[in-house]
Amino acid sequence: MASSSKSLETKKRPHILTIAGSDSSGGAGIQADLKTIEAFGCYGSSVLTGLTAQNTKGVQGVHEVPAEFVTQQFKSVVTDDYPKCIKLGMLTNSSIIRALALELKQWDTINVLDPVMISTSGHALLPEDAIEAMKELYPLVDYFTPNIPEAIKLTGYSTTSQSKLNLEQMIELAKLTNTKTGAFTVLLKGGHTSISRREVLDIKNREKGDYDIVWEEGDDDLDTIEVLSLYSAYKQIPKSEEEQLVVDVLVNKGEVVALFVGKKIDSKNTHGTGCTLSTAIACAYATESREVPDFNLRMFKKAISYTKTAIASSYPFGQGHGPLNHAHLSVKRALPPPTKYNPHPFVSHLIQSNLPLWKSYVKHPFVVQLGKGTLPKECFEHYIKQDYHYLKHYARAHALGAYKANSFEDIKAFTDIAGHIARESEMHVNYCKSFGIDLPTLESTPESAPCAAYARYVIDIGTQGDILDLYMSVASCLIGYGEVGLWLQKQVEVGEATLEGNLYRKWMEDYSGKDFLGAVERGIENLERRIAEDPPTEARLARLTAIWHECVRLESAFWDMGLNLIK
Ligand SMILES: Cc1ncc(COP(=O)(O)O)c(N)n1
Repeated sequence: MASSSKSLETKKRPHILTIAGSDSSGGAGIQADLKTIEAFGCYGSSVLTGLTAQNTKGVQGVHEVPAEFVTQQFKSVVTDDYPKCIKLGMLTNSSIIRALALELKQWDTINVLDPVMISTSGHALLPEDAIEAMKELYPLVDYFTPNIPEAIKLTGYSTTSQSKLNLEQMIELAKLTNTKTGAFTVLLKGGHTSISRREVLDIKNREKGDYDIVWEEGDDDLDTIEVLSLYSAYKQIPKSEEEQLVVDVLVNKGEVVALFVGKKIDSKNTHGTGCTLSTAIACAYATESREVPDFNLRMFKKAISYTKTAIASSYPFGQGHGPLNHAHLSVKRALPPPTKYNPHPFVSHLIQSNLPLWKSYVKHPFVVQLGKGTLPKECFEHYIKQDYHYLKHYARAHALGAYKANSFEDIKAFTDIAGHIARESEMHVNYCKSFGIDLPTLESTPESAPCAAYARYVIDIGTQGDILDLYMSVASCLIGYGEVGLWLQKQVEVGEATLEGNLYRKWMEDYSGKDFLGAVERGIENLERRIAEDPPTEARLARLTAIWHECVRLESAFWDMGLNLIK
C-alpha cells in the first residue's frame, strides 16, 4: 500500500509579483527579486518584460518580450492568485509600459515602482520615449524608488553638479519628484551622493520634529548612553561631523515624512541594489503589521537595513560589480543569530543588546522620583537598608574573584575593590545614620527577597563560572550606577531633576562625583581590556550577554523593591 504524507506548511504566504527583466548573471532583475522574496518568507511570481545577456561587467544584449505576451503573463498570474504587492523593475519599452498601465488600472493592487533606466555598469535599459510613457504608470504607483540620476532625469531638475547633491537639494528633488510624477510616496535613494553628519544634525535642529530622522540601528542609541563618555577609547572613536553618510528621503504628498540615515558601505558588490530594495519594500509591506501607527517607517527601515546587510554580506562573484547577498535573511533563519553589534566598545554592545531592559534599570521610576526629590522617604530608607546587605555580598563577590584569580594583577585588582567596598560600607553606615538608621538596625533588618535573589545570582555565577563570568556579574551594578549618576546630573541641568532642597542630594552627588565615576571608569577600562585581550567566541559572548541581562533585570527589581517596599 502506498504511504501518504501530509505537507507540513498549510499557511498561505504573502504573494509578491515582480514584473521585471531577467539578468542572466543572477545579480539584478527577476533573479534578485525572487531570491529576496523567498528570503522574506513570501511567495514570488514573475512577469518577464525582457531578457538581458548580462554579467557583472555589463549588459551585452537585450531581448524584448512582446507587450501582448507581458499582458498574457500578467493575466495568468493575477487571475489565479491575487498578489499582495507588485514590484515593477525594468519595463524595457513604451509599449510594455502602456500595456501594463492598462492592466494595473483594472486591479486595485499595491504597486512599488523602481524606475530602472541605467544599469550599474552604465548600460541604458530604458529608451527615451519610454520615459514619457511612464507618466501613465505614475498615478498607479504607491511607492516610487528612484535614485538621484533617475529622479533628475524624470523631473528635469537642474543642478550644476549632476548627482553630488547636498541634503537640501536632495529634499528639493524628492519633493519635486513627488509632485511631478503624482506617485503616492517617493523614496529618493541617496546612494549616489554623500551627506555629512553635520548636514543631518543641522536639519534636525532646524526642522524641530517636523519629520522623523530614522538613524541606522545602533547609531543614535549610542548618544543616549552617558556612561560611555568615561571610556577612553570611546572618546577617541570619532563621531566626526564630517563623517559621510547616506540619506534616503521619504516624501508623501509633497512633504518630507522621514530621512533614513546610515553609514555608507564600502563595497563594489552593488549590482542589484535597487532591485533588492524595491522588492524588500514590497515584502516588508506584505509582512509588517499595518496596525501600528509608524507602519510606513518600520517597513522602509526594514527594507533599507535588509538591503544594506545584503551588500555588507556579499561574497565574490564575477569580475566586475558583483551581486548582493540577496537571500541573507533566510540564511540567518537557519543559523544561530549573529552578533548584532560590533562588540567594541564591549560595554555599548552589552547595553544595546537589550536597550529597553537597560533603560528600565537606569531610568527606573525610583531614580526619576529620587532626582525630583519626590521619592517617599520610607522607600529610600528601605532601599538603603537593603543596599547595606547588598554591599556585603558585592564585597564577597570580589573576594571570590581574588580567590579565583591566577595572576597577581587580578588578585590585587579584586582585593583592592573588595577593600574599597568595605571602606565604602563605613560611609554607607554614616549616611544611614543621617536618616536615623543605626548599625544594629542595619544588621538586624532581614534581607529582602529581591536583594537575596540578586546576591545569590552574583555569587552563584562567580562560583560556577570563570573570572570573566564573575566580572560580568558585578559589572552592571558599577556601570549602571555610573549611568544613573551622570543621567541625574544631566536631568538637573535641563530642569528635570533638582539638587536644591532635595533630601537625596548627597546620594546624587556621590554617584555623579569624581570618586565614584573614577571607579566606574577603571571598571570599564578593565572590562574592555579583558575582552580585547581574549575576544569571546559567539557562544561565550552570548553567555556573557545573558549574565549581563540577568543582572540588569535584578538591578531593576532592586529599585522595584525600594519603590514598592517589597520585603
Ligand atoms: C534585468 C535588470 N534589471 C535591473 C537592472 C538594474 O540593476 P543595477 O542598477 O544594479 O545594474 C539590471 N542591471 N538588469
